[in-house]
Amino acid sequence: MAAILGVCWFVQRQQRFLLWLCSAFTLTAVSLGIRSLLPFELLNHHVVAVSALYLLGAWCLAMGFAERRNASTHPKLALLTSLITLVAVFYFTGINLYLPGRLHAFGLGIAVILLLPVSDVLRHERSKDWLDQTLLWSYVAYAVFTMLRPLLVSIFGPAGLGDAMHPNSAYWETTLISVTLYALLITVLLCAITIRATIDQLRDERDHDALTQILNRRAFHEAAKRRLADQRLYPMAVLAGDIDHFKRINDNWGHDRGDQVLQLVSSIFQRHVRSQDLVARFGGEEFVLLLTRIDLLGAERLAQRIRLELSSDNTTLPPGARLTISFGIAAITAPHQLAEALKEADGLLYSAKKSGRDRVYLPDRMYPDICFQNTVPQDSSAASHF
Ligand SMILES: Nc1nc2c(ncn2[C@@H]2O[C@H](COP(=O)(O)OP(=O)(O)OP(=O)(O)O)[C@@H](O)[C@H]2O)c(=O)[nH]1
Repeated sequence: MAAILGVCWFVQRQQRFLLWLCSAFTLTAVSLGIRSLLPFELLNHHVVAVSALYLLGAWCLAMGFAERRNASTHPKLALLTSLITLVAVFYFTGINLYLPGRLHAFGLGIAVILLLPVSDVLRHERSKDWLDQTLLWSYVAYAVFTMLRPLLVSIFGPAGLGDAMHPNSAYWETTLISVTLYALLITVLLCAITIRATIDQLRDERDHDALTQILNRRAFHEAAKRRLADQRLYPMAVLAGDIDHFKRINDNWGHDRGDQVLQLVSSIFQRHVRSQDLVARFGGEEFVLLLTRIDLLGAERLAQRIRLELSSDNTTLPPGARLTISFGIAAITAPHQLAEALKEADGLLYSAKKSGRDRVYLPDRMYPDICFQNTVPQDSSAASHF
């Protein structure tokens, strides 16, 4: 199971809690292995070391649990608890041989270490996800059971805790079964959580443009279908925008600067739209917006605002250069009109480019807006002025 969690961590490196859990399982398995294989007399000589390994495994389990939910394991308290537990184990083994005392102290120590992050987690718990909830409550149940195990065995075990060092004792069998079942349960839960996180990540990468993090063409069409099916969102408008002379920006100031411009444009788009609207990069310097509950004039006003904000930006290009963008807008009043509207907006965008750029074109009425003189230098030699 430690190996399975190790593989899960290898797949999802950013999920560091998997590495903590892998270490927890390894340490627990090693200490249980030593405990199973060492003869009774030898075990008594090494019981403090074996207990220390087991406590370290418990702390790794707590770390994994805490890390996943940004809680603290309170390391100083954990260390203090471990030291007190080890002193008690030593006392009940080497000074005053009393097995029940040793087992109670050990169970209590492990439970306290496991429960240290729980109050933090409960205070900040927001997730309603059933996998997360099962993980949380099975962890708490395991910690409580670890504390109560010696007591339960002393009450219900046929020989109480008297034969607890015997490999076939009720105490030892309960320990092995509970640890194995719990490890199995959290391995299955964590595998499910990791698989789901991987799928979410792949879906996110599939749907979003890597540079700007906005929707790509495929995801735009998928999301647009859902918007178009909702009658409450009409009328809609499609807005096709294309940065003017973008090639010159790349040529004059390099590809990185071009990338920054693309990021700036997409962030301005996202700032101006509403939650139901869609913003997508269709490729290169071409963007498409689906605006909901808006008529053509409203869409035009929005496009003009974006155009003016972009042209007044002085954070991305060197002083003296101005960023401009052209738009074509088309209306949508019924679900089947998307493809047609995209074509129309694209045609209007082309006309806007042809007639001088830095303007917004609508169907029927062409707006020869104030056409500012484009100040992006015409050739790469101009870059030396900046
Ligand atoms: N930096 C950067 N450049 C890109 C990216 N994708 C495409 N390009 C560049 O965008 C430029 C697009 O150039 P054109 O299609 O000629 O368009 P333009 O120069 O904006 O001219 P108009 O659209 O007519 O105003 C090309 O030089 C592409 O190499 C990208 O992700 N990052």
